[in-house]
Amino acid sequence: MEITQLISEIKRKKSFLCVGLDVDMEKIPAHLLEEEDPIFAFNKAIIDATHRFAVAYKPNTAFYEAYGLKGWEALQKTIDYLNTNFPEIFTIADAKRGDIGNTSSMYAKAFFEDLGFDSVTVAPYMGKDSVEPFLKFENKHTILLALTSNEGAFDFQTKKMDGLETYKNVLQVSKTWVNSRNLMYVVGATKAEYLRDIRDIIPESFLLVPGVGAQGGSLADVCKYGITADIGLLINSSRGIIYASNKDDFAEKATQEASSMQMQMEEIINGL
Ligand SMILES: O=C(O)c1cc(=O)[nH]c(=O)n1[C@@H]1O[C@H](COP(=O)(O)O)[C@@H](O)[C@H]1O
Repeated sequence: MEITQLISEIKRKKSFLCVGLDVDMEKIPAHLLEEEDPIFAFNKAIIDATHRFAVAYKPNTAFYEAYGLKGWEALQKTIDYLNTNFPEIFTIADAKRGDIGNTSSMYAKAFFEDLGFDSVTVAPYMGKDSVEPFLKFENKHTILLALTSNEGAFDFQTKKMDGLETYKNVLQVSKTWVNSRNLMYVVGATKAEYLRDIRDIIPESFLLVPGVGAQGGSLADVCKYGITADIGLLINSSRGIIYASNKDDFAEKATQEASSMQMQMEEIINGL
Protein backbone atom coordinates (compact mmCIF):
# COMPACT_ATOMS: atom_id res chain seq x y z
CA MET A 1 0.00 0.00 0.00
CA GLU A 2 1.19 3.52 -0.78
CA ILE A 3 1.65 5.76 2.23
CA THR A 4 -0.80 8.27 0.70
CA GLN A 5 -3.53 5.59 0.82
CA LEU A 6 -2.87 5.02 4.50
CA ILE A 7 -3.05 8.76 5.17
CA SER A 8 -6.35 9.16 3.30
CA GLU A 9 -7.85 6.21 5.20
CA ILE A 10 -6.74 7.79 8.50
CA LYS A 11 -8.40 11.06 7.49
CA ARG A 12 -11.55 9.32 6.22
CA LYS A 13 -12.07 7.24 9.36
CA LYS A 14 -10.63 9.87 11.71
CA SER A 15 -8.72 7.05 13.30
CA PHE A 16 -5.12 5.94 13.59
CA LEU A 17 -5.96 2.80 15.51
CA CYS A 18 -4.12 -0.46 14.88
CA VAL A 19 -5.70 -3.57 16.39
CA GLY A 20 -3.18 -6.17 17.51
CA LEU A 21 -4.23 -9.73 16.73
CA ASP A 22 -2.25 -11.56 19.42
CA VAL A 23 -4.38 -14.67 19.77
CA ASP A 24 -3.90 -16.85 22.81
CA MET A 25 -6.06 -20.01 22.80
CA GLU A 26 -6.21 -19.86 26.59
CA LYS A 27 -7.90 -16.48 26.47
CA ILE A 28 -10.46 -16.90 23.71
CA PRO A 29 -14.09 -17.78 24.55
CA ALA A 30 -14.59 -21.53 25.05
CA HIS A 31 -17.25 -21.91 22.34
CA LEU A 32 -14.73 -20.89 19.65
CA LEU A 33 -12.52 -23.85 20.53
CA GLU A 34 -15.13 -26.08 18.87
CA GLU A 35 -14.57 -24.32 15.51
CA GLU A 36 -12.39 -26.02 12.88
CA ASP A 37 -9.92 -23.11 13.05
CA PRO A 38 -10.46 -21.32 16.39
CA ILE A 39 -7.69 -18.75 15.79
CA PHE A 40 -9.11 -17.63 12.45
CA ALA A 41 -12.68 -17.71 13.80
CA PHE A 42 -11.60 -15.41 16.63
CA ASN A 43 -9.70 -13.05 14.28
CA LYS A 44 -12.59 -12.87 11.81
CA ALA A 45 -14.99 -11.98 14.62
CA ILE A 46 -12.61 -9.31 15.95
CA ILE A 47 -11.99 -7.83 12.48
CA ASP A 48 -15.73 -7.77 11.69
CA ALA A 49 -16.38 -6.09 15.04
CA THR A 50 -13.66 -3.43 14.81
CA HIS A 51 -12.82 -2.60 11.17
CA ARG A 52 -15.02 0.52 11.11
CA PHE A 53 -12.82 2.05 13.78
CA ALA A 54 -9.35 0.82 12.76
CA VAL A 55 -6.95 1.59 9.90
CA ALA A 56 -4.47 -1.22 10.58
CA TYR A 57 -4.21 -4.74 11.99
CA LYS A 58 -1.07 -6.24 13.46
CA PRO A 59 -0.85 -9.97 14.05
CA ASN A 60 2.24 -10.73 16.10
CA THR A 61 3.64 -13.87 14.45
CA ALA A 62 4.75 -15.37 17.81
CA PHE A 63 1.11 -16.06 18.63
CA TYR A 64 0.76 -18.09 15.41
CA GLU A 65 4.18 -19.77 15.34
CA ALA A 66 3.39 -21.10 18.84
CA TYR A 67 0.64 -23.29 17.29
CA GLY A 68 2.82 -24.72 14.50
CA LEU A 69 1.38 -25.40 11.06
CA LYS A 70 -2.20 -24.69 12.25
CA GLY A 71 -1.09 -21.31 13.55
CA TRP A 72 0.66 -20.38 10.30
CA GLU A 73 -2.45 -21.43 8.32
CA ALA A 74 -4.59 -19.22 10.57
CA LEU A 75 -2.19 -16.33 9.93
CA GLN A 76 -2.46 -16.86 6.16
CA LYS A 77 -6.27 -16.99 6.35
CA THR A 78 -6.33 -13.83 8.47
CA ILE A 79 -4.22 -11.77 6.07
CA ASP A 80 -6.19 -13.15 3.09
CA TYR A 81 -9.45 -12.19 4.81
CA LEU A 82 -8.15 -8.65 5.38
CA ASN A 83 -6.71 -8.23 1.87
CA THR A 84 -9.86 -9.55 0.18
CA ASN A 85 -12.50 -7.77 2.23
CA PHE A 86 -10.73 -4.65 3.46
CA PRO A 87 -8.02 -3.73 0.92
CA GLU A 88 -7.93 -0.19 2.32
CA ILE A 89 -6.66 -1.48 5.67
CA PHE A 90 -2.91 -1.45 6.37
CA THR A 91 -1.46 -4.76 7.54
CA ILE A 92 1.57 -5.31 9.75
CA ALA A 93 3.37 -8.62 10.29
CA ASP A 94 4.90 -8.13 13.69
CA ALA A 95 7.76 -10.59 13.24
CA LYS A 96 10.79 -8.56 14.39
CA ARG A 97 13.10 -10.12 11.80
CA GLY A 98 16.53 -9.12 10.43
CA ASP A 99 19.57 -11.25 9.52
CA ILE A 100 22.46 -11.33 7.03
CA GLY A 101 21.42 -9.98 3.64
CA ASN A 102 20.44 -13.15 1.78
CA THR A 103 18.43 -14.39 4.78
CA SER A 104 16.66 -11.05 5.19
CA SER A 105 15.72 -11.24 1.49
CA MET A 106 13.88 -14.50 2.23
CA TYR A 107 12.14 -12.99 5.25
CA ALA A 108 11.03 -10.08 3.07
CA LYS A 109 9.73 -12.49 0.41
CA ALA A 110 7.85 -14.49 3.05
CA PHE A 111 6.00 -11.53 4.55
CA PHE A 112 5.58 -9.21 1.54
CA GLU A 113 5.15 -11.66 -1.35
CA ASP A 114 3.96 -14.99 0.03
CA LEU A 115 1.75 -13.79 2.88
CA GLY A 116 0.99 -10.40 1.32
CA PHE A 117 1.47 -8.02 4.26
CA ASP A 118 1.98 -4.28 3.69
CA SER A 119 4.70 -4.10 6.32
CA VAL A 120 6.90 -6.06 8.70
CA THR A 121 8.67 -5.15 11.94
CA VAL A 122 12.46 -5.49 11.75
CA ALA A 123 15.22 -5.30 14.39
CA PRO A 124 18.04 -2.88 13.43
CA TYR A 125 20.80 -4.59 15.43
CA MET A 126 22.51 -6.28 12.47
CA GLY A 127 22.69 -3.02 10.53
CA LYS A 128 22.28 -1.73 7.01
CA ASP A 129 22.75 -4.92 4.96
CA SER A 130 20.23 -6.73 7.19
CA VAL A 131 17.53 -4.11 6.60
CA GLU A 132 18.04 -2.98 2.99
CA PRO A 133 16.66 -6.22 1.47
CA PHE A 134 13.29 -5.32 3.05
CA LEU A 135 13.48 -1.74 1.73
CA LYS A 136 13.78 -2.90 -1.89
CA PHE A 137 10.07 -3.74 -2.03
CA GLU A 138 8.12 -0.81 -3.47
CA ASN A 139 4.99 0.20 -1.54
CA LYS A 140 5.95 -2.18 1.27
CA HIS A 141 7.06 -0.77 4.61
CA THR A 142 9.77 -1.79 7.02
CA ILE A 143 9.04 -0.85 10.61
CA LEU A 144 12.34 -0.59 12.43
CA LEU A 145 12.51 -0.97 16.21
CA ALA A 146 13.76 2.38 17.56
CA LEU A 147 12.69 2.76 21.20
CA THR A 148 10.62 -0.15 22.44
CA SER A 149 7.92 -0.13 25.10
CA ASN A 150 9.51 -2.61 27.50
CA GLU A 151 11.79 -2.02 30.49
CA GLY A 152 14.70 -3.66 28.65
CA ALA A 153 14.72 -0.71 26.23
CA PHE A 154 16.98 0.97 28.82
CA ASP A 155 19.60 -1.83 28.60
CA PHE A 156 20.90 -0.79 25.15
CA GLN A 157 18.57 1.56 23.29
CA THR A 158 19.02 4.61 25.54
CA LYS A 159 22.75 3.99 26.13
CA LYS A 160 25.12 6.36 24.34
CA MET A 161 27.26 5.23 21.44
CA ASP A 162 29.69 7.86 20.03
CA GLY A 163 27.97 10.42 22.26
CA LEU A 164 24.48 9.70 20.95
CA GLU A 165 21.80 7.40 22.37
CA THR A 166 21.57 4.15 20.43
CA TYR A 167 17.92 4.69 19.42
CA LYS A 168 18.88 8.11 18.00
CA ASN A 169 21.74 6.47 16.10
CA VAL A 170 19.24 3.99 14.67
CA LEU A 171 17.04 6.87 13.47
CA GLN A 172 19.92 8.99 12.07
CA VAL A 173 21.81 6.22 10.34
CA SER A 174 18.80 4.41 8.89
CA LYS A 175 17.72 7.64 7.17
CA THR A 176 20.82 7.32 4.95
CA TRP A 177 20.01 3.80 3.71
CA VAL A 178 18.86 3.10 0.14
CA ASN A 179 15.06 3.38 -0.15
CA SER A 180 14.79 4.77 3.38
CA ARG A 181 11.47 6.33 2.29
CA ASN A 182 10.05 2.84 2.96
CA LEU A 183 10.94 3.04 6.66
CA MET A 184 8.64 3.50 9.62
CA TYR A 185 9.71 3.15 13.25
CA VAL A 186 8.48 1.54 16.46
CA VAL A 187 8.34 3.80 19.51
CA GLY A 188 6.63 2.50 22.65
CA ALA A 189 3.74 4.53 24.09
CA THR A 190 5.42 4.11 27.48
CA LYS A 191 8.29 6.28 26.16
CA ALA A 192 6.12 9.25 25.07
CA GLU A 193 8.45 11.79 26.71
CA TYR A 194 11.15 10.88 24.15
CA LEU A 195 8.94 11.77 21.18
CA ARG A 196 9.99 15.41 20.99
CA ASP A 197 13.64 14.39 20.39
CA ILE A 198 12.52 11.63 18.03
CA ARG A 199 10.46 14.06 15.92
CA ASP A 200 13.51 16.35 15.67
CA ILE A 201 15.32 13.54 13.82
CA ILE A 202 12.41 12.05 11.85
CA PRO A 203 9.78 14.80 11.60
CA GLU A 204 7.49 13.01 9.16
CA SER A 205 8.06 9.25 9.33
CA PHE A 206 5.17 7.07 10.44
CA LEU A 207 5.54 5.59 13.92
CA LEU A 208 4.00 2.35 15.11
CA VAL A 209 3.24 2.98 18.76
CA PRO A 210 2.40 -0.08 20.88
CA GLY A 211 1.98 0.04 24.64
CA VAL A 212 -1.34 1.80 25.25
CA GLY A 213 -3.96 -0.16 27.18
CA ALA A 214 -2.42 -3.22 28.84
CA GLN A 215 1.09 -1.66 29.14
CA GLY A 216 -0.18 1.64 30.53
CA GLY A 217 0.91 4.16 27.83
CA SER A 218 -1.33 7.19 27.18
CA LEU A 219 -2.78 8.23 23.83
CA ALA A 220 -2.79 11.92 24.76
CA ASP A 221 0.88 11.83 25.83
CA VAL A 222 1.92 10.14 22.57
CA CYS A 223 0.01 12.65 20.45
CA LYS A 224 1.47 15.67 22.27
CA TYR A 225 4.81 15.42 20.44
CA GLY A 226 4.31 12.44 18.14
CA ILE A 227 1.51 13.65 15.87
CA THR A 228 2.27 15.31 12.50
CA ALA A 229 0.20 17.12 9.86
CA ASP A 230 -0.42 13.73 8.21
CA ILE A 231 -0.93 12.19 11.68
CA GLY A 232 2.16 9.98 11.30
CA LEU A 233 1.06 7.57 14.01
CA LEU A 234 -0.43 4.11 14.22
CA ILE A 235 -1.41 3.43 17.81
CA ASN A 236 -1.62 -0.28 18.56
CA SER A 237 -3.72 -1.95 21.19
CA SER A 238 -3.84 -5.74 21.34
CA ARG A 239 -5.04 -7.20 24.67
CA GLY A 240 -7.00 -4.04 25.55
CA ILE A 241 -9.31 -4.66 22.57
CA ILE A 242 -9.28 -8.35 21.75
CA TYR A 243 -9.62 -9.52 25.37
CA ALA A 244 -11.97 -6.76 26.54
CA SER A 245 -14.14 -9.77 27.44
CA ASN A 246 -13.42 -13.50 27.44
CA LYS A 247 -17.10 -14.39 27.33
CA ASP A 248 -19.59 -14.69 24.48
CA ASP A 249 -19.82 -10.89 24.28
CA PHE A 250 -16.10 -10.57 23.32
CA ALA A 251 -16.88 -9.08 19.89
CA GLU A 252 -19.31 -6.45 21.28
CA LYS A 253 -16.80 -5.49 23.95
CA ALA A 254 -14.04 -5.24 21.30
CA THR A 255 -16.31 -2.93 19.28
CA GLN A 256 -16.85 -0.74 22.35
CA GLU A 257 -13.12 -0.49 23.08
CA ALA A 258 -12.16 0.22 19.46
CA SER A 259 -14.97 2.75 19.10
CA SER A 260 -13.93 4.54 22.28
CA MET A 261 -10.31 4.78 21.07
CA GLN A 262 -11.49 6.03 17.67
CA MET A 263 -13.59 8.73 19.34
CA GLN A 264 -10.58 9.95 21.32
CA MET A 265 -8.55 10.00 18.09
CA GLU A 266 -11.25 11.90 16.25
CA GLU A 267 -11.21 14.55 18.96
CA ILE A 268 -7.42 14.85 18.65
CA ILE A 269 -7.57 15.09 14.83
CA ASN A 270 -10.34 17.71 14.98
CA GLY A 271 -8.25 19.75 17.41
CA LEU A 272 -5.20 19.92 15.12
O1 LIG B 1 6.76 -4.19 17.54
C1 LIG B 1 5.79 -4.17 18.32
O2 LIG B 1 4.65 -4.16 17.88
C2 LIG B 1 6.05 -3.99 19.76
C3 LIG B 1 7.14 -3.22 20.09
C4 LIG B 1 7.28 -2.76 21.41
O3 LIG B 1 8.18 -1.99 21.73
N1 LIG B 1 6.37 -3.16 22.34
C5 LIG B 1 5.32 -3.97 22.03
O4 LIG B 1 4.50 -4.24 22.92
N2 LIG B 1 5.19 -4.46 20.75
C6 LIG B 1 4.12 -5.43 20.42
O5 LIG B 1 2.86 -4.75 20.48
C7 LIG B 1 1.86 -5.61 21.07
C8 LIG B 1 1.39 -4.99 22.37
O6 LIG B 1 0.34 -5.71 22.90
P1 LIG B 1 -0.60 -5.16 24.09
O7 LIG B 1 0.31 -4.76 25.19
O8 LIG B 1 -1.42 -6.36 24.43
O9 LIG B 1 -1.40 -4.02 23.54
C9 LIG B 1 2.54 -6.98 21.20
O10 LIG B 1 2.32 -7.71 20.01
C10 LIG B 1 4.00 -6.64 21.33
O11 LIG B 1 4.84 -7.67 20.88
